[in-house]
Amino acid sequence: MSIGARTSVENEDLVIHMQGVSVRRGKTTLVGDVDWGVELDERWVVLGPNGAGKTTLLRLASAELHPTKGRVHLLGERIGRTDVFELRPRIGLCSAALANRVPNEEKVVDLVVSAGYAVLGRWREEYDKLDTGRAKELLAALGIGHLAERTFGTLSEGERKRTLIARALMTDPELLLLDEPAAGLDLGGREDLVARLSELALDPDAPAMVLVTHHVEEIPPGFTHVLLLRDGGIVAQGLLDDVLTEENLSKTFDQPLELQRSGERYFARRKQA
Ligand SMILES: Nc1ncnc2c1ncn2[C@@H]1O[C@H](COP(=O)(O)OP(=O)(O)OP(=O)(O)O)[C@@H](O)[C@H]1O
Repeated sequence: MSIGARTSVENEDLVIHMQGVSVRRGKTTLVGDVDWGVELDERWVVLGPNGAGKTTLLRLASAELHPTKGRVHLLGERIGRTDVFELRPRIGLCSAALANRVPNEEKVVDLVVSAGYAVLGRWREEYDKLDTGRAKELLAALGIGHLAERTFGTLSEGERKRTLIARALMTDPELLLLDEPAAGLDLGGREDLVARLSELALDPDAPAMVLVTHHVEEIPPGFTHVLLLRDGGIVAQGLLDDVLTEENLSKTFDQPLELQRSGERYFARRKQA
């Protein structure tokens, strides 16, 4: 039994509500028996080792995947009983899988604007001036306003990540999902992204957020909750301050870990013998 699970009846205030959710492929359980609820003003980190099931959980939360068992409600809509094409524009998603599908020649501002059409590569559409203005504002807020006219293929990894976050925010989503946004970034790039995500997390008008990561160092200040995942099951979940402990982290990564907190940031390493 995980700590702090919201197992109660359907709650319409929850942006994500999973009840007894499992995803199986053949004999393999990708995630098993998950109970999880995310409220509109919460910012969650999903933390766990490679293969723990984090991406699977995020694919459930983005209506990309149906559970094998259990119930998933997103923004009050039951998956399996709602039109996912209407639901998806209300959810902003930033993932490596999405980045890989962007054509290199796509112009940055067009990539952001086209989010409203929930398609990639349809940049020849006549976009409204208002949409283009909003896209440029979002790029500027993420510190890459000067790259609006560049093509995606010419951007650095960090610039690509920020472009995709701007794109995910373009539809003014009620839920923002970030799958390993700092993966592949150098130290400066990571720190810059963590600072931008922290600003977003602390903005009361920002959507509910879920950030998937392997590293406690990537948790932006302002994030409120954590879900620790291992082998497809929840080790613990709840308020970051209560749940992100050495004991829980060691259980999650299956080795003795030392956890330090410095201000609002976390650092971890293996315990010295
Ligand atoms: N179609 C599938 N059939 C069988 N096993 C699968 C399938 N898809 C994923 N898996 C397995 O399910 C587990 C969870 O995968 P998932 O991608 O959700 O993990 P993750 O925590 O995101 O991993 P990483 O941090 O390495 O990206 C992994 O062990 C993976 O090999």
